[in-house]
Amino acid sequence: MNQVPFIAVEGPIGAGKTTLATMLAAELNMPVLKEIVEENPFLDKFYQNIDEWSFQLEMFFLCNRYKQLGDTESQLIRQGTPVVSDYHIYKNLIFSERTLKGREREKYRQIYHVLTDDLTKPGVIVYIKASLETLLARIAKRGRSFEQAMDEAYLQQLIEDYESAMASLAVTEPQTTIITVDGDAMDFVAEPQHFAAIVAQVKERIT
Ligand SMILES: Nc1ncnc2c1ncn2[C@@H]1O[C@H](COP(=O)(O)OP(=O)(O)OP(=O)(O)O)[C@@H](O)[C@H]1O
Ligand SMILES: Nc1nc(=O)c2ncn([C@H]3C[C@H](O)[C@@H](CO)O3)c2[nH]1
Repeated sequence: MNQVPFIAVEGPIGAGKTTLATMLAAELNMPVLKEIVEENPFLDKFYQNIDEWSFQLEMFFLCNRYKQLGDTESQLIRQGTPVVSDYHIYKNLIFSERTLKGREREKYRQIYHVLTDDLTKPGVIVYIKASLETLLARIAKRGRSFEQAMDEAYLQQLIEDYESAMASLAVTEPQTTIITVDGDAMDFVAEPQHFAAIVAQVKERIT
């Protein structure tokens, strides 16, 4: 992996990425990089009409993440500071391949590669996989109003898209370690030993 540890927590919507990334950062004494959600002007509209708003939303996420990761690279990673992030830039492709169509999808793909190919990527991905039932329960518990009308088929599709994406990353980027956490069976919030097991796996890859 990279000399300076860079860990991304990934998984479908509501899997617990921000929760686990925050816990890992505290445990490993690293800064945490979090996605900004509340200031996103398109999410609300997107969930009401995906076809109408997907290009604006995907571009917004891409530009924000590009800026945030560029700053992280220059201000932290290149200065020798390890980082835990609650996302990996690759999620832009996972979502956009599902939400965009035709020429917009093709244009987005090109822009994605231009912006991100030379970014420093995480050496470790902690991938939280979870069932539709678990994700729906967590999304309901968190209670963001714009997510409550989310189509179950969209979420189920994303679960499958994440599975394929992680399997293909394992082949195309064998230098990246993927640690898979069973989010249905492992409750890292309520069970300290479950969290400790995840920490042990991460430590093994970064030391
Ligand atoms: N292991 C867990 N057990 C129970 N509740 C959890 C667990 N992990 C997260 N939660 C709760 O589930 C909700 C979603 O968690 P969180 O916001 O961390 O998910 P996320 O993957 O970052 O979501 P998003 O994809 O929207 O960014 C929160 O209310 C959080 O407190
Ligand atoms: N379409 C789309 N593309 C993305 O890159 C993306 N990243 C996150 N999200 C959605 C999931 C949560 O509702 C909310 C917070 O993660 O934003 C996304 N939606």
